[in-house]
Formats: sequence, C-alpha cells, structure tokens
Amino acid sequence: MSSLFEAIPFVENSLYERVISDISSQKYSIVDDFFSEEEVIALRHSLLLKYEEDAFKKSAIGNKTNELVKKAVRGDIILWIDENVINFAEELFFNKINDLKDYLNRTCFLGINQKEFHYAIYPKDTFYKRHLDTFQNDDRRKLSFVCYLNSEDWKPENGGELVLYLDNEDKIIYPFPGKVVIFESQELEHEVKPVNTPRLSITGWLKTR
Ligand SMILES: O=C(O)CCC(=O)C(=O)O
Ligand SMILES: [Fe+2]
Repeated sequence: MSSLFEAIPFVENSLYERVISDISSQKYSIVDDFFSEEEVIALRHSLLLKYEEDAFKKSAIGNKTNELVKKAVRGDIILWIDENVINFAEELFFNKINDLKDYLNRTCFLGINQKEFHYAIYPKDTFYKRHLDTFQNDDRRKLSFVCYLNSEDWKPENGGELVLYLDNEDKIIYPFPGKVVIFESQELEHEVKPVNTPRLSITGWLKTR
C-alpha cells in the first residue's frame, strides 16, 4: 500500500538544501551562478529594452514621500514585472524562482504564496541607504531575493556593493552577473553603496498572504 508521501515524487536538490541551511544558520545565502551567462544576457536585454521604451518610473518609498527625501535614501529606477505578461527571458526567470519557492514551501513549510519582483537600475552616483525590506504594518515579506544583471566585465571598482549588516561583521557582496543573494527580509538590514557605473538587477520578495 502506498502512502501519501510516496505518491508525491520528491527529488532532493543539493543547491536548494545549501540555500536553506545557509539561511537557517546565517539569515542569508549567496549563489554565484544561480543564472547562467545566457540567462543573464537575455534578462539584461529585456531590462534595457524596457528602459529604452521609457517604461521605467522613479522608485517610491512606501507610499507617499517627497521626491527630495526619496533621492536622499535611494536613487534606483524600478519597473515591476507582471508575471501574467512576461517575455521569454522573464519566463526563464520565473521558472527558476517558482521551482525554488515550491521547494522551500515543501521542505520548510514557509507558506509562501505571493511574490513581487522588479527590475532596478542604479544610475551613476546613486545608492540605497541602510534599510530593512519591510514596510510598517506589513510583515508579509519573508525572503528578499536579488539577482545581478551586470555585464561580464563588471569590476569591484564600479561600486554598488550590497552590504548586509550582520551581528558580528558587515558582509560585502559585489554585484557580479548571475549572482543571487537571498536573505530574511525582516531580519537583515542592508545597504547599496554608491555606484559609479550603471548597475542592473532584479529584486523581489517571497511573501505570505
Ligand atoms: O540591489 C541590491 O543589492 C539590494 C536592493 C535592495 O536592497 C532593495 O531593493 O530593497
Ligand atoms: Fe532592500
């Protein structure tokens, strides 16, 4: 007689297991090549195309804040991605995200049933000051997810490091292409250091309802 668990095939994924153990021990995980070079090229092309189409709008903090205050805190330009209207590159992206989300839900019982993702461009001389990815009165964001879409020749001197503020050290992460950083949204304060070359990424959140 087969039990319920035998009826649902489960294949252990060593990369996802590493991500889970990293997050449970240190609240963040870094995967250097979560996306392949080809996938990064396709996603970067998609981002730049939308940027050229002038679809971007200035990012907003929370709901309503004045423009000067916003610029003093963050200077990125963002474009939300609607998963119902996606191109080929974005489909590749969401296939991987959904696979990871399903694995997390199955193994960690996180109850993630919502997500939101946006493209981001940090123009020269912009940054995002130290912050936490949760809004007041809204604790639905569980995991923050950042994926870098810079070109292969990205150099540390270009700036734009992500700094995670941990208890005993500051973890400095360079935004090399294909790299993904996942961290606990409600736990880790972080910052994007000023960039001196435009910096491209996709940022998003896995959320509970
Ligand atoms: O781009 C990054 O490295 C982090 C972005 C970020 O902190 C945010 O959008 O909330
Ligand atoms: Fe953030």
